[in-house]
Amino acid sequence: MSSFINSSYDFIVIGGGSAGAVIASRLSEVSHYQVLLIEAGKADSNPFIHIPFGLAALARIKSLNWNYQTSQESHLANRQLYWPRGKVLGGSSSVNAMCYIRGDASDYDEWENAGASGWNWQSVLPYFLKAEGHTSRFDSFHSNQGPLKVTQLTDPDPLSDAFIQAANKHGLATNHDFNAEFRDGVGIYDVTQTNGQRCSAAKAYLDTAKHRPNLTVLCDVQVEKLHIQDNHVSGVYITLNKQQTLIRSTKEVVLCAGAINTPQLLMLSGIGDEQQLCKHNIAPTVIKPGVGKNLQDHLDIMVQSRHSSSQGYGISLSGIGQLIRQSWRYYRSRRGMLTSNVAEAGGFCKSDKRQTKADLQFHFIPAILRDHGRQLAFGHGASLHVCHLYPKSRGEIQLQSSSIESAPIIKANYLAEPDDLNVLINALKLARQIMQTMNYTIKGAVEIEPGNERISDQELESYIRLNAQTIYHPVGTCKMGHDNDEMAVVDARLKCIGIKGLRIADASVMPSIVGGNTNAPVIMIAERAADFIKHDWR
Ligand SMILES: Cc1cc2nc3c(=O)[nH]c(=O)nc-3n(C[C@H](O)[C@H](O)[C@H](O)COP(=O)(O)OP(=O)(O)OC[C@H]3O[C@@H](n4cnc5c(N)ncnc54)[C@H](O)[C@@H]3O)c2cc1C
Repeated sequence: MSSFINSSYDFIVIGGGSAGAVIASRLSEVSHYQVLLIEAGKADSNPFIHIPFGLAALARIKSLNWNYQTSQESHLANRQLYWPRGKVLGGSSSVNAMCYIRGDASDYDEWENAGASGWNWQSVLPYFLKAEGHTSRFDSFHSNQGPLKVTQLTDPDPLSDAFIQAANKHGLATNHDFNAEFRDGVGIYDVTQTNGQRCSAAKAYLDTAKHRPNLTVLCDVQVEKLHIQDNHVSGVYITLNKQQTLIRSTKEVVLCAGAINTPQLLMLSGIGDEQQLCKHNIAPTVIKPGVGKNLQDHLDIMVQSRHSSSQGYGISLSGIGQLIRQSWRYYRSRRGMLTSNVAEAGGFCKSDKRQTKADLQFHFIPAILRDHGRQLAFGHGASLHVCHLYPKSRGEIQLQSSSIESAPIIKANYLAEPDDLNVLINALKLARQIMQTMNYTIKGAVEIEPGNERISDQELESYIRLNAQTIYHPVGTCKMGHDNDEMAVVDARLKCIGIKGLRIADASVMPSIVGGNTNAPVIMIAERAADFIKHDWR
């Protein structure tokens, strides 16, 4: 990794997150390419990133996060929802919950049907395998060769097993591998970890690549705008030593700033919806009405119980004793509680029998969680999250101003479609039944959320509107599609339509949200993008 900055590079990758880390690493495998990776956040030196259980503290470390808020959500009692996003090398993969999930095979077939030619399941599976380095699974669905280390959790809490047994009693079978032929059922999640430590995209892809002389990684520097000349992106503007500086690209700029910042940067550079650009006096370069539109996310609701026993993870005298003992164990053997990704167990099922595939996902946490972990919660208990995987509602990213300094406006528009509410009400009822069954087996367990006073559909609806939160999977704001689809922003080779020299590869290019967590799918997209680029510049 060179720290000296040249005035031009073959490739400039914007954003060192799940996608950007992969692309910078893969492109720098070609020794005659000069590659620059620019990341707005700092290097990933904070130990809470690397110790998996540090996740419990990460939510309170503001400096590693963009700390976004949505606008007032009109279908969620006008609440502004907290949207964390990693602002650090590794991006959101450095602050996420490490669950390794690909989604359903049919999700990708639907991408292809929606215009993303060549992105069906059979075409994307080889790229999941190229990325994956599983420590214990090796079959037609898994590889042990890739840089992204995936493992089975070594020491999940017994409460996670209690959740699985309770869900079994409600007809959800145990699934030992959600990333094989069948996604349905409940079980312990595989996690992106190596030797008891988080395996972020930065750890997986940049640890080895950073020693290459042809890769420069620039942290703590925000790209402000793309340089566009004659309908060709040929550089980026950054501030170095308090001076705006143009760094040129001789081949391509690859935009990997994530589902919120990628459309923001495009619009600031004059690529976007005409009205948005005019509103902020930005001269339009390419009119692209789809930029920032098609925003999709998984909305989540939670059932929570408090226990008089000290099972699970909790803030109490016995909990502190456990933490001390477990820290020593982790230090000696990289085992035990500190390897937990907190959201240890979960699974997939249908919200009602008429669904063609599982449209709900559970995340079980053997602890009481408040406000995304930003508030300390004393005592012991458990939280069962359930989210809707295929919402019909669509939101939008807009500009707040013409400056990179202003956070973009996030209009998630959750529950705009009434069907989305009905699914979540069914989801909440099922989650509650599972938790009640589990609570019978635990000393002094009582439901605290939604609580005994909320029983009827109307009361559950109100609970959802007042309490639903993101489970952190925004996608779709620069969707991939046919050249003739007015709302498509990139084509099937991830080239920005209507302008040369620019590719986009991150969560923003998904035509529709996948039925599961989004880190592995983004890494798959990035692996494929790197292959496209290498092929096109052979
Ligand atoms: C709290 C949380 C928990 C999650 N849990 C899971 C999970 O358990 N499993 C899972 O699969 N997924 C999970 N996700 C989702 C998953 O991590 C993301 O979908 C994925 O990381 C997105 O990848 P990306 O490359 O699109 O964006 P990011 O990884 O967010 O990367 C974008 C990068 O671009 C940088 N950037 C932005 N603007 C600029 C600019 N102007 N100049 C330079 N750099 C810029 C950012 O700082 C960031 O590093 C979670 C996400 C969060 C936030």
